[in-house]
Amino acid sequence: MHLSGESLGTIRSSHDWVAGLRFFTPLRGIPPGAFGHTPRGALRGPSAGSGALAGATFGALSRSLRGPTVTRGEFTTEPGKAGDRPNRRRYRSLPTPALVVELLADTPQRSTARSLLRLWPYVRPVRGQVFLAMLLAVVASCLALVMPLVLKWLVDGPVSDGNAAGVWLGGGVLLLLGVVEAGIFGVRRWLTARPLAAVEASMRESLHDHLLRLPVAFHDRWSSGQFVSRGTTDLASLQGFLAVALPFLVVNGVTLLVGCVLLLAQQWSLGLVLLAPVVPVLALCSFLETRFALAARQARERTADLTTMAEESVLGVRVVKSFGHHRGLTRAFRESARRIRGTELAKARLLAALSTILAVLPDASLGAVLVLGAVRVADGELSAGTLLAFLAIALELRPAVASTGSLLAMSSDAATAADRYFEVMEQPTPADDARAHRVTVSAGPETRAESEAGATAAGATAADVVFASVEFRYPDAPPGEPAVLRDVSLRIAPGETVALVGATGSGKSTLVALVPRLHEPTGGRILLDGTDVTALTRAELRRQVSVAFEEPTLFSATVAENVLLGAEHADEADLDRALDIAQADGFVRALPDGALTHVGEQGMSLSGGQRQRLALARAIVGRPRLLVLDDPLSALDIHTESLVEAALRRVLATTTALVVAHRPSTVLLADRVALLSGGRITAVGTHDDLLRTHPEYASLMSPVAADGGGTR
Ligand SMILES: Nc1ncnc2c1ncn2[C@@H]1O[C@H](COP(=O)(O)OP(=O)(O)OP(=O)(O)O)[C@@H](O)[C@H]1O
Repeated sequence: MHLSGESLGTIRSSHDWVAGLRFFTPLRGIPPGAFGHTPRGALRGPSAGSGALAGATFGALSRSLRGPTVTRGEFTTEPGKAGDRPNRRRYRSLPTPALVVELLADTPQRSTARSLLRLWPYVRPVRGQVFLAMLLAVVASCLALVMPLVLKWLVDGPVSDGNAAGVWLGGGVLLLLGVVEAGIFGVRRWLTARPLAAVEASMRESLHDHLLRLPVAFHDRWSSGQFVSRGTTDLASLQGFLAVALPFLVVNGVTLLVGCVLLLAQQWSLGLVLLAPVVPVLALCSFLETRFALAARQARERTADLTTMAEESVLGVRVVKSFGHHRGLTRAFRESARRIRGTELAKARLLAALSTILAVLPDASLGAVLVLGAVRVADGELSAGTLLAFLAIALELRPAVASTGSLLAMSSDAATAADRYFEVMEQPTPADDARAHRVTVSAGPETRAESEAGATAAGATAADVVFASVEFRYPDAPPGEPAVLRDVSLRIAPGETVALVGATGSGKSTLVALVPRLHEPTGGRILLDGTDVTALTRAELRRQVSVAFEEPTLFSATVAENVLLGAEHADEADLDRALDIAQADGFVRALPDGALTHVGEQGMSLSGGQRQRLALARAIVGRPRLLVLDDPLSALDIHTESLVEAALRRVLATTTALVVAHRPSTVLLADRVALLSGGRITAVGTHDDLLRTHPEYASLMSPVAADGGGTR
């Protein structure tokens, strides 16, 4: 298969957004298309949420793919662009054959027709054009069947009578029929091209939209290659089915039916001889089609695995090169490619058997008809014109029979693609429209006092956050393993900044990820101003909470677009303010197009520290009521870090914040520190108090521990 540059652009875009899911999944809520895609040279606000940008970008790319850019042939990739650099996506474990077996076992056994019928909701809007195109194709095929009858009239009439005018008339009618048939086929193609491309584009957009809505836990389990192959090759296969296999199966069916009636009407005994192989052919086709469907499914899963492997190799090329791991990866890739070749060969063998059956048995019966017909013409029982017409009709039907093998194979492939597509589409997305209900939480006198103080200091804008006996266990955690978080209770008063400190792997990132609902707590509740966050719609939550993750994910967009993802109504002044606080204004100004410079795939044209500052700017640009920062300054040098911290203090004074911190300098941004240990908050206090009273905290904050004790 050849993928055009545009197709690959779509794949890259898809990678970007899927890779950045942790950033924007919980913050979705703006319908795709709402984002004013900022053109170069014209920054405009308001802008919309990241999901909208994802939808708009992907939608545009998807629409640009409506043309027939995916064709059969070899798989090529366009040369890397300047500025494209490997990204630092988290490694997923390589897919195993066991996964393939599991997927195959999980696939519900549906007939090809039932699988393909599921496409109806997408085809429905263009059903008029599709049915009209099919009707035209049927008419064109029937016209082709009329030609032998004109031929019969020509041979038995004007030719045998020596009527020159009749011969000219017959020839003219045949020519006219041929031209009309060709014209109708041309119109049919023109009629279907646009609506079917729209079907593919809308399916691709729906898939992408659904992927962004699926919970992060789902993305943790599925490899990216599965999504890429479902969004590209599977959809191309479905488009091929709708554009070619479906109309021609219908046309062939009608042609064969009409042809059989004509054959039986011409000469029923010869007709029966010709139709004798129908039953065994149908039985053999059904048998082979079932096997082909299984091989098609296996081929698709293996191709998806290969895509994941190729993606990981390319994204991790620095590690591969640094560790000289390319031989090992090449071996694994070769093995995976060999498995695909095996499956493709199995498919080819089945298709060859199908095609042979569909060619040999009908040809054998045609040969028998020819001999029997010739004998009957010689005996004077049959006119030469009738035999000629009979054979001409039979030969007209031959391509319809012969092509049915490939069309069935295409349909089987498309049914597999449809199953794989709906496998993702049927994954439930978290309910988002829960009615917010207020939950009253009793706060102790001390926290209430703090709360009032915070409200005074920060005004009405800062949020009140409570973690109430929060428990969390990852869905794929082995049974019996203790939950990552157990009975975590903490209150952050409005305007207060709390630093979350704990050893590596203690669950800090997991805890902060629960706030924007990347994961749902398996026990307890998180309350925002007394309301359980699970009762807030994601759009509401997005308006109030902003997050900067440890891994600063940027998208293939401009600096401005990346930063403005963090706010619906932010304008240029907000952008400047956010860049200024994050100490990003200097380097952004130095970029070729300033804030309108494209940062490349996953922002890899920037340094780690620059990406981190843009991620911080994105978190603060919308002036959130609750700011969640997961070790946001880890990639900065000491000088830049202190400048960012000084500016950040101004922001923290007006908002509630939860900051994961590994270094004393970051901890000092906070009013209080919470120590996370063994899945629980084991101590809360000021930095100085905890240093004095809590040995574990003191050890975590000491340079010795940072060097050798497993903490930073
Ligand atoms: N997606 C996941 N599925 C299963 N387990 C996970 C997943 N993500 C993290 N974990 C496990 O949860 C635990 C807590 O991880 P987490 O990333 O929250 O720690 P952390 O305190 O933020 O670590 P660090 O300071 O190194 O960033 C770890 O044992 C980790 O292996």
